[in-house]
Amino acid sequence: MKVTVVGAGAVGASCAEYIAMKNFASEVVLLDIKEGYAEGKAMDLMQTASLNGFDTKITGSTSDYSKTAGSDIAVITSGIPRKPGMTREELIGINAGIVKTVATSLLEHSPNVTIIVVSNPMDTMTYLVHKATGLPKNKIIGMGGALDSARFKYRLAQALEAPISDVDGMVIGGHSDKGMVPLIGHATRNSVKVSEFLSEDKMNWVVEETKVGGATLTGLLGTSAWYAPGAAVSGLVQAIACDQKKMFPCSSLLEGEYGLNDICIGVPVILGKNGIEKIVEIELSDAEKAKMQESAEGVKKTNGLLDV
Ligand SMILES: NC(=O)C1=CN([C@@H]2O[C@H](COP(=O)(O)OP(=O)(O)OC[C@H]3O[C@@H](n4cnc5c(N)ncnc54)[C@H](O)[C@@H]3O)[C@@H](O)[C@H]2O)C=CC1
Ligand SMILES: O=C([O-])CC(=O)C(=O)O
Repeated sequence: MKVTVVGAGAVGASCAEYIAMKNFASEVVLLDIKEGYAEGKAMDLMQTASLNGFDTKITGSTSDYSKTAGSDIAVITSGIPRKPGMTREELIGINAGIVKTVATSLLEHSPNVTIIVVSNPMDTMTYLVHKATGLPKNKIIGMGGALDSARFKYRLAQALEAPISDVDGMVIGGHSDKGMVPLIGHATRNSVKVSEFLSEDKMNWVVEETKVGGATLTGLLGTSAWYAPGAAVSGLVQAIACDQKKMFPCSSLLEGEYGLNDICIGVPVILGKNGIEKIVEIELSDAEKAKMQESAEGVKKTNGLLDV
């Protein structure tokens, strides 16, 4: 199993590290445009192999896509991150050009690749990869909901004063400060709805903190987060590489599901060796449906800025 990670920055390196630590891939190629940078990150990571006990071979490449040839899965993390006070949508001007070039270069050397899009604004970048590559829709996956759901569970555990392993919950919708739809009505503590334990105010706090999860970290760090993003990507890569049939909310091209068309947005999907093997349509309340609709309008507005 060969995995390429384009962009050897904070998120790309974290992805490579978590993938290697899980020891399921034979090879990870890191690629960046900064001369020597991906090679340096790869060498540093390889020097953790004997310490951390993995056999995955990590190599680096400066802009040489022939090194990525025959990749089964490629992760696109190249592009700029936001700074405090910015929205993810503001990154489109620079990141769209980068993501389009990277996706077409990947495909030239790996025609059967499955692409996981991370660069922001992620839902729009995922849509752009569809338009730019023409790959079948099961092979293009946007990572956002897996991360947002992890942040949702973190806040749920805090509010419940419970261990994270006790809680379950999912975030669908667009990966944006306003567009996320944390499904608080479906969230549980050991199969019991969290509304049995939490006041309306506490549940609202959980929802609002989840939605601004990325912005909160950007404010604290001066750039956006990388540990949880890298871990979330590694979970998606592993589900595909190991044909796990695991369910994650991912940005997926919709053709009528959830009443939406011609849009990539976060919905629950089953990930296995064929990428997105199924889009799962869950029953939403009227309020949740309205939030999903509003979220989709936001994503479509950003898609409208693309030159496709
Ligand atoms: N979808 C999600 O949940 C998340 C998305 N992100 C997004 O991921 C992206 C990367 O974030 P960071 O790693 O923190 O940024 P970073 O600045 O640390 O790394 C980005 C890397 O991309 C490289 N790059 C730029 N143009 C390139 C090209 N044409 N080809 C190859 N490499 C190129 C840069 O040299 C840099 O090393 C940002 O757009 C950020 O907003 C970050 C966290 C979570
Ligand atoms: O907040 C950002 O800009 C990066 C990101 O998508 C996240 O961490 O959720």
